[in-house]
Amino acid sequence: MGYRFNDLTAACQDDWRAYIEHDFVLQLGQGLLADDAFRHYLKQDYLFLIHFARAYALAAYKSPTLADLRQAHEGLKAILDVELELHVGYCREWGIAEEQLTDLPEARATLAYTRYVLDTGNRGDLLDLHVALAPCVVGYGEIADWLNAQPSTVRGEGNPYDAWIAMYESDDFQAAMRAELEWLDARLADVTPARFAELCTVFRDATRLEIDFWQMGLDRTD
Ligand SMILES: Cc1ncc(C[n+]2csc(CCO)c2C)c(N)n1
Repeated sequence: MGYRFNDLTAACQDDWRAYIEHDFVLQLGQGLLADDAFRHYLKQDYLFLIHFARAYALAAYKSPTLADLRQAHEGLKAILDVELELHVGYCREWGIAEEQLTDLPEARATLAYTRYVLDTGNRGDLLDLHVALAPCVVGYGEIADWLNAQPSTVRGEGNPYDAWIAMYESDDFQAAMRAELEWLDARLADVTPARFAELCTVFRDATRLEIDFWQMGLDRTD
Protein backbone atom coordinates (compact mmCIF):
# COMPACT_ATOMS: atom_id res chain seq x y z
CA MET A 1 0.00 0.00 0.00
CA GLY A 2 1.04 3.65 -0.18
CA TYR A 3 1.21 3.66 -3.98
CA ARG A 4 2.00 6.69 -6.13
CA PHE A 5 1.64 7.57 -9.80
CA ASN A 6 5.27 6.57 -10.44
CA ASP A 7 4.37 3.01 -9.44
CA LEU A 8 1.99 2.88 -12.42
CA THR A 9 4.68 3.88 -14.93
CA ALA A 10 7.17 1.54 -13.22
CA ALA A 11 4.72 -1.36 -13.61
CA CYS A 12 4.63 -0.93 -17.40
CA GLN A 13 8.03 0.62 -18.10
CA ASP A 14 8.41 -0.89 -21.60
CA ASP A 15 5.04 0.39 -22.84
CA TRP A 16 5.52 3.74 -21.11
CA ARG A 17 8.95 4.31 -22.73
CA ALA A 18 7.61 3.12 -26.13
CA TYR A 19 4.92 5.82 -25.84
CA ILE A 20 7.13 8.68 -24.60
CA GLU A 21 10.00 7.91 -27.00
CA HIS A 22 7.89 6.93 -30.03
CA ASP A 23 9.37 7.59 -33.50
CA PHE A 24 6.59 10.12 -34.14
CA VAL A 25 7.81 12.10 -31.11
CA LEU A 26 11.49 11.72 -31.97
CA GLN A 27 10.99 12.86 -35.57
CA LEU A 28 8.78 15.74 -34.43
CA GLY A 29 11.58 16.88 -32.10
CA GLN A 30 14.12 16.70 -34.92
CA GLY A 31 11.78 18.66 -37.19
CA LEU A 32 11.90 15.72 -39.63
CA LEU A 33 8.35 14.38 -39.25
CA ALA A 34 6.52 14.25 -42.62
CA ASP A 35 4.00 17.09 -42.63
CA ASP A 36 1.14 14.91 -43.89
CA ALA A 37 1.75 12.54 -40.93
CA PHE A 38 1.44 15.53 -38.62
CA ARG A 39 -1.70 16.75 -40.40
CA HIS A 40 -3.29 13.31 -40.12
CA TYR A 41 -2.48 13.30 -36.39
CA LEU A 42 -3.84 16.86 -35.93
CA LYS A 43 -7.13 16.03 -37.63
CA GLN A 44 -7.70 12.88 -35.58
CA ASP A 45 -6.68 14.73 -32.44
CA TYR A 46 -9.61 17.11 -32.98
CA LEU A 47 -11.96 14.12 -32.68
CA PHE A 48 -9.92 12.82 -29.75
CA LEU A 49 -10.37 16.11 -27.88
CA ILE A 50 -14.15 16.05 -28.36
CA HIS A 51 -14.35 12.59 -26.77
CA PHE A 52 -11.88 13.64 -24.11
CA ALA A 53 -14.29 16.47 -23.22
CA ARG A 54 -17.06 13.85 -22.93
CA ALA A 55 -14.80 11.89 -20.57
CA TYR A 56 -14.60 14.95 -18.29
CA ALA A 57 -18.39 15.18 -18.43
CA LEU A 58 -18.45 11.53 -17.33
CA ALA A 59 -16.01 12.44 -14.54
CA ALA A 60 -18.54 15.04 -13.36
CA TYR A 61 -21.26 12.37 -13.29
CA LYS A 62 -18.96 9.99 -11.40
CA SER A 63 -17.89 12.63 -8.85
CA PRO A 64 -18.75 11.70 -5.25
CA THR A 65 -17.81 15.12 -3.80
CA LEU A 66 -18.41 18.74 -4.70
CA ALA A 67 -14.62 19.27 -5.01
CA ASP A 68 -14.39 16.43 -7.58
CA LEU A 69 -17.41 17.82 -9.41
CA ARG A 70 -15.79 21.27 -9.65
CA GLN A 71 -12.51 19.73 -10.85
CA ALA A 72 -14.31 17.80 -13.61
CA HIS A 73 -16.19 20.97 -14.60
CA GLU A 74 -12.89 22.91 -14.82
CA GLY A 75 -11.38 20.15 -16.98
CA LEU A 76 -14.38 20.15 -19.33
CA LYS A 77 -14.30 23.96 -19.61
CA ALA A 78 -10.52 23.97 -20.26
CA ILE A 79 -10.92 21.55 -23.17
CA LEU A 80 -13.91 23.32 -24.73
CA ASP A 81 -12.75 26.92 -24.23
CA VAL A 82 -8.96 26.60 -24.49
CA GLU A 83 -7.65 23.32 -25.95
CA LEU A 84 -10.16 23.00 -28.78
CA GLU A 85 -9.90 26.68 -29.72
CA LEU A 86 -6.10 26.40 -29.79
CA HIS A 87 -6.32 23.19 -31.75
CA VAL A 88 -8.63 24.63 -34.42
CA GLY A 89 -6.28 27.64 -34.79
CA TYR A 90 -3.30 25.34 -35.00
CA CYS A 91 -5.00 23.18 -37.66
CA ARG A 92 -5.74 26.34 -39.67
CA GLU A 93 -2.02 27.21 -39.64
CA TRP A 94 -1.34 23.76 -41.06
CA GLY A 95 -3.87 24.31 -43.85
CA ILE A 96 -6.75 22.34 -42.30
CA ALA A 97 -10.06 24.27 -42.32
CA GLU A 98 -12.61 23.82 -39.52
CA GLU A 99 -15.21 22.41 -41.99
CA GLN A 100 -12.76 19.65 -42.86
CA LEU A 101 -12.57 18.77 -39.17
CA THR A 102 -16.29 18.52 -38.56
CA ASP A 103 -16.80 16.14 -41.53
CA LEU A 104 -13.88 13.90 -40.62
CA PRO A 105 -14.26 10.08 -40.55
CA GLU A 106 -12.89 8.71 -37.29
CA ALA A 107 -9.79 6.50 -37.56
CA ARG A 108 -9.85 3.13 -35.79
CA ALA A 109 -7.05 4.18 -33.41
CA THR A 110 -9.09 7.23 -32.33
CA LEU A 111 -12.21 5.13 -31.89
CA ALA A 112 -10.37 2.47 -29.88
CA TYR A 113 -8.63 4.86 -27.51
CA THR A 114 -11.46 7.29 -26.80
CA ARG A 115 -14.14 4.62 -26.37
CA TYR A 116 -11.82 2.62 -24.13
CA VAL A 117 -11.48 5.62 -21.81
CA LEU A 118 -15.24 6.21 -21.78
CA ASP A 119 -16.01 2.53 -21.20
CA THR A 120 -13.47 2.34 -18.36
CA GLY A 121 -15.10 5.35 -16.71
CA ASN A 122 -18.58 3.90 -17.21
CA ARG A 123 -17.70 0.51 -15.75
CA GLY A 124 -15.48 1.78 -12.96
CA ASP A 125 -15.29 4.70 -10.56
CA LEU A 126 -13.69 8.13 -10.77
CA LEU A 127 -10.21 6.72 -10.03
CA ASP A 128 -10.45 4.22 -12.91
CA LEU A 129 -11.42 7.07 -15.21
CA HIS A 130 -8.54 9.31 -14.08
CA VAL A 131 -6.05 6.46 -14.49
CA ALA A 132 -7.36 5.88 -18.04
CA LEU A 133 -6.87 9.61 -18.76
CA ALA A 134 -3.43 9.82 -17.11
CA PRO A 135 -1.25 8.68 -20.05
CA CYS A 136 -2.74 11.59 -21.98
CA VAL A 137 -2.59 14.28 -19.30
CA VAL A 138 0.74 13.31 -17.72
CA GLY A 139 2.37 11.71 -20.77
CA TYR A 140 2.41 14.82 -22.98
CA GLY A 141 4.15 16.84 -20.26
CA GLU A 142 6.76 14.10 -19.91
CA ILE A 143 7.14 13.99 -23.69
CA ALA A 144 7.93 17.73 -23.76
CA ASP A 145 10.61 17.19 -21.06
CA TRP A 146 12.04 14.15 -22.84
CA LEU A 147 12.25 16.05 -26.14
CA ASN A 148 14.10 18.91 -24.47
CA ALA A 149 16.61 16.42 -23.05
CA GLN A 150 17.43 14.93 -26.50
CA PRO A 151 20.49 16.34 -28.26
CA SER A 152 18.73 15.69 -31.60
CA THR A 153 15.80 17.99 -30.73
CA VAL A 154 15.76 21.27 -32.67
CA ARG A 155 14.07 24.25 -31.02
CA GLY A 156 13.02 27.57 -32.54
CA GLU A 157 12.47 28.53 -36.16
CA GLY A 158 14.48 25.59 -37.47
CA ASN A 159 11.71 23.23 -36.36
CA PRO A 160 8.18 23.58 -37.83
CA TYR A 161 6.86 21.68 -34.80
CA ASP A 162 8.39 24.01 -32.23
CA ALA A 163 4.99 25.51 -31.28
CA TRP A 164 3.69 22.02 -30.51
CA ILE A 165 6.54 21.38 -28.05
CA ALA A 166 6.09 24.87 -26.56
CA MET A 167 2.39 24.16 -25.90
CA TYR A 168 3.16 21.14 -23.71
CA GLU A 169 6.08 22.69 -21.87
CA SER A 170 4.01 25.82 -21.05
CA ASP A 171 3.46 26.76 -17.40
CA ASP A 172 -0.32 26.36 -17.73
CA PHE A 173 -0.05 22.87 -19.09
CA GLN A 174 2.65 21.77 -16.65
CA ALA A 175 0.54 23.12 -13.76
CA ALA A 176 -2.48 21.08 -14.93
CA MET A 177 -0.23 18.02 -15.13
CA ARG A 178 1.07 18.54 -11.58
CA ALA A 179 -2.48 18.97 -10.25
CA GLU A 180 -3.46 15.66 -11.86
CA LEU A 181 -0.38 13.96 -10.39
CA GLU A 182 -1.24 15.25 -6.90
CA TRP A 183 -4.83 14.05 -7.24
CA LEU A 184 -3.66 10.60 -8.36
CA ASP A 185 -0.96 10.33 -5.67
CA ALA A 186 -3.54 11.15 -2.96
CA ARG A 187 -5.99 8.48 -4.24
CA LEU A 188 -3.37 5.81 -4.94
CA ALA A 189 -2.01 6.11 -1.39
CA ASP A 190 -5.05 4.21 -0.05
CA VAL A 191 -5.57 1.40 -2.58
CA THR A 192 -4.96 -2.29 -1.86
CA PRO A 193 -2.49 -4.35 -3.92
CA ALA A 194 -5.40 -6.06 -5.70
CA ARG A 195 -6.95 -2.72 -6.65
CA PHE A 196 -3.55 -1.41 -7.73
CA ALA A 197 -3.16 -4.40 -10.06
CA GLU A 198 -6.54 -3.53 -11.67
CA LEU A 199 -5.47 0.08 -12.11
CA CYS A 200 -2.15 -1.03 -13.68
CA THR A 201 -4.13 -2.88 -16.35
CA VAL A 202 -6.14 0.24 -17.14
CA PHE A 203 -3.00 2.38 -17.24
CA ARG A 204 -1.12 -0.08 -19.46
CA ASP A 205 -4.06 -0.43 -21.88
CA ALA A 206 -4.44 3.34 -22.21
CA THR A 207 -0.67 3.73 -22.73
CA ARG A 208 -0.72 1.10 -25.50
CA LEU A 209 -3.60 2.96 -27.15
CA GLU A 210 -1.52 6.17 -27.04
CA ILE A 211 1.28 4.26 -28.84
CA ASP A 212 -1.25 3.20 -31.50
CA PHE A 213 -2.36 6.82 -31.86
CA TRP A 214 1.23 7.94 -32.69
CA GLN A 215 1.59 4.99 -35.07
CA MET A 216 -1.67 5.96 -36.79
CA GLY A 217 -0.13 9.39 -37.46
CA LEU A 218 3.09 7.91 -38.85
CA ASP A 219 1.27 5.39 -41.05
CA ARG A 220 -1.64 7.74 -41.94
CA THR A 221 -4.04 4.87 -41.21
CA ASP A 222 -7.79 5.42 -41.03
C1 LIG B 1 -3.88 11.38 -28.46
C2 LIG B 1 -3.60 12.50 -27.53
N1 LIG B 1 -3.16 12.21 -26.31
C3 LIG B 1 -2.91 13.22 -25.45
C4 LIG B 1 -3.10 14.51 -25.81
C5 LIG B 1 -2.78 15.63 -24.87
N2 LIG B 1 -3.90 16.24 -24.27
C6 LIG B 1 -5.13 16.27 -24.74
S1 LIG B 1 -6.18 17.14 -23.70
C7 LIG B 1 -4.95 17.41 -22.62
C8 LIG B 1 -5.10 18.18 -21.36
C9 LIG B 1 -6.33 17.91 -20.65
O1 LIG B 1 -6.57 18.87 -19.73
C10 LIG B 1 -3.79 16.86 -23.08
C11 LIG B 1 -2.52 16.91 -22.38
C12 LIG B 1 -3.57 14.79 -27.12
N3 LIG B 1 -3.76 16.06 -27.52
N4 LIG B 1 -3.80 13.76 -27.94
